[in-house]
Amino acid sequence: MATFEQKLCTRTTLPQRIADLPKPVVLTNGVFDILHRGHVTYLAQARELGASLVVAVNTDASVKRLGKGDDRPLNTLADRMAVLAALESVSLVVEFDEDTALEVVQEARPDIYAKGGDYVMSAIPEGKEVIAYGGKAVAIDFAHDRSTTKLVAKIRQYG
Ligand SMILES: Nc1ncnc2c1ncn2[C@@H]1O[C@H](COP(=O)(O)OP(=O)(O)OP(=O)(O)O)[C@@H](O)[C@H]1O
Ligand SMILES: O=P(O)(O)O[C@@H]1O[C@H]([C@H](O)CO)[C@@H](O)[C@H](O)[C@@H]1O
Repeated sequence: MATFEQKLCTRTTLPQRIADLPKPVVLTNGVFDILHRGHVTYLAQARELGASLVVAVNTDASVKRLGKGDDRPLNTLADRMAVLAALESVSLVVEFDEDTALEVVQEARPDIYAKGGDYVMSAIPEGKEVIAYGGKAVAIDFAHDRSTTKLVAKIRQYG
């Protein structure tokens, strides 16, 4: 097993694994189906908001309920988590099967919660929760106009 896979974490061990991380801890969540320059730039920026970055990843069943498309996710949860774990900016990777990462935020109680600029923190359950307990919720503006959906369309057009 590659060393980076030691960053893979279960929900039950998440609180203890987080307790062992350098503080402040940043948490984000997402699907991260086909990783692109927007994702890795945003994850590096999220990591720079604190001293550690935890990424919560939607299970395949959770993605199906998000309505991104019947063909999504293209990459399995295991593959999406491994690719994220390989990033230098990422400290821990955990899965979640719920519709939102609210419960993960409640279990992890990160000091900082981050999403890309396509979200408004006061409008999403995770952001509201972190703000309610006195943490910071940060929406990071896109530095690169990329999306998995656009990449999939491009591949299908030239495939
Ligand atoms: N171009 C981008 N720049 C910065 N952050 C991004 C960008 N695209 C997505 N993000 C952020 O990355 C996280 C994962 O998003 P997601 O996996 O939905 O990416 P996506 O490329 O938009 O996928 P899809 O096209 O399937 O919706 C979210 O927090 C989102 O805000
Ligand atoms: O990769 P996405 O689509 O940006 O990630 C989603 O984020 C949602 C957000 O946290 C608002 O709740 C979340 O609900 C959803 O489960 C995906 O993680």
